[in-house]
Amino acid sequence: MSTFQGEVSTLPPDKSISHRAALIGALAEGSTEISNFSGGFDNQSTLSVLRDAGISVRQEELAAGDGRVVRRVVIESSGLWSFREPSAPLMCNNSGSTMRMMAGILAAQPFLSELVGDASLMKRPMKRVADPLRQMGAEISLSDAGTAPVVITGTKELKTIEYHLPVPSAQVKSLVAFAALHADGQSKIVEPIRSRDHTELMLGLETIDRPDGVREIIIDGRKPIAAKPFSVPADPSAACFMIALGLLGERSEIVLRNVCLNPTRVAYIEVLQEAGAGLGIENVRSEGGEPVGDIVVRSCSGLKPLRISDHGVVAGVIDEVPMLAVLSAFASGEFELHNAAELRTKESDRIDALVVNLERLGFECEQYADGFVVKGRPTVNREEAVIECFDDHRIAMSFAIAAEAAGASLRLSDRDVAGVSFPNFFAIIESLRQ
Ligand SMILES: O=C(O)C1=C[C@@H](OP(=O)(O)O)[C@@H](O)[C@H](O)C1
Ligand SMILES: C=C(OP(=O)(O)O)C(=O)O
Repeated sequence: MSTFQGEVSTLPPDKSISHRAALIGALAEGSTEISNFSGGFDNQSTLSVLRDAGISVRQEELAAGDGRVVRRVVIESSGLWSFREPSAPLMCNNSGSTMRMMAGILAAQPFLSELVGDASLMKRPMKRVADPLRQMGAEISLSDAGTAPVVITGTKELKTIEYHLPVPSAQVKSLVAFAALHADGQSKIVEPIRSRDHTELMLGLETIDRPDGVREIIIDGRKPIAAKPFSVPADPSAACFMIALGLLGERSEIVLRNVCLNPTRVAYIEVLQEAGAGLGIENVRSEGGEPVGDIVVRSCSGLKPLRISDHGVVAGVIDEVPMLAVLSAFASGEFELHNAAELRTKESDRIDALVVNLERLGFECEQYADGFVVKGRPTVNREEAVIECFDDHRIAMSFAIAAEAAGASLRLSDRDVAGVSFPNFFAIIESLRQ
């Protein structure tokens, strides 16, 4: 067991907010300044796609007073229809958010465009993108398997929509909202299960919480969006890895500064606290419409096994499941997940990726369509196991944390994939090691 102690002010800027700040900047009239933009590969893909679609994007690295390097991005646009027909397919690399949210914008542009990605992204479902955009009047073609390339014949005459989200997905919600901003009239999105709400907050959209728990989001189309500055807080999904490091480590105490504490992003903190984790939240304040604060984590010896099945909780912890599963397995020998078939549609089939790798480490698992269970660890694998990362940053980082903290001996098939959302992941671990 290793010990990890110290303060972290260099967690990556939030991936979801960075994507949206850039996309909203491209839709706004004027100059949008984004401070603390993420250097993660996924967010850089959004910038390069915007550039390739005719938007002016400048990015510079500035030295912050405390030794950090902060990215400042400036986007210039003349509003909703500032995009230009790209001369080649737009490469979204590993980023599902980039592909899906850009599709919503491109559906409203009067030209032909094509979105492509790396091997992992080309396997992910895009019918959920095509369905609402076809209803709005755009022509969308996909592969026979319902995957990218997403070929879009956009139209300036998109129709308004009332769209009931068939899956709890903030990407689908956002792409419909971005398209609806261009339609002539009012659109409505109906969201039975809550997903992250950064798009609504950043665009200042009207939301109605019905007594039955369903949320409606109202979008008035063809209203000019005024450019405004954005400042991006640290990514709570990245913080989750360092929290697991602190919980699993011996005599560890880590303070994570300026983390986004939006309630739609930090359900995992509640899940961990209910299981007995020593986690504190301090200095909570509001920055740019998002709650932000510091998280204090201390080693925890008696963490109870995590069992996650409620649909709302699953949606709230969707990106943290890999870390929660590995943490629970290492801390208690057990874990259980249901109602989480969505996890099979991420950068990898995360249910399979977790089970394959946990089994390599000697855990006994059983997977089913919408989840899996870890039943114990009858044979602790003391040989050097190789973790297969499946092109998936969260799989790589989850197992890297468990190995560091629990002293397990394992190698990752691909360390660099962490850079998709967390380029300084290994550097932060080193800075905390005692
Ligand atoms: O909107 C977003 O920024 C995201 C939404 C989630 O995807 P889904 O919308 O597919 O659930 C999440 O998994 C992804 O990491 C980021
Ligand atoms: C699912 C994720 O991202 P995306 O869908 O943007 O590739 C993720 O970061 O876990």
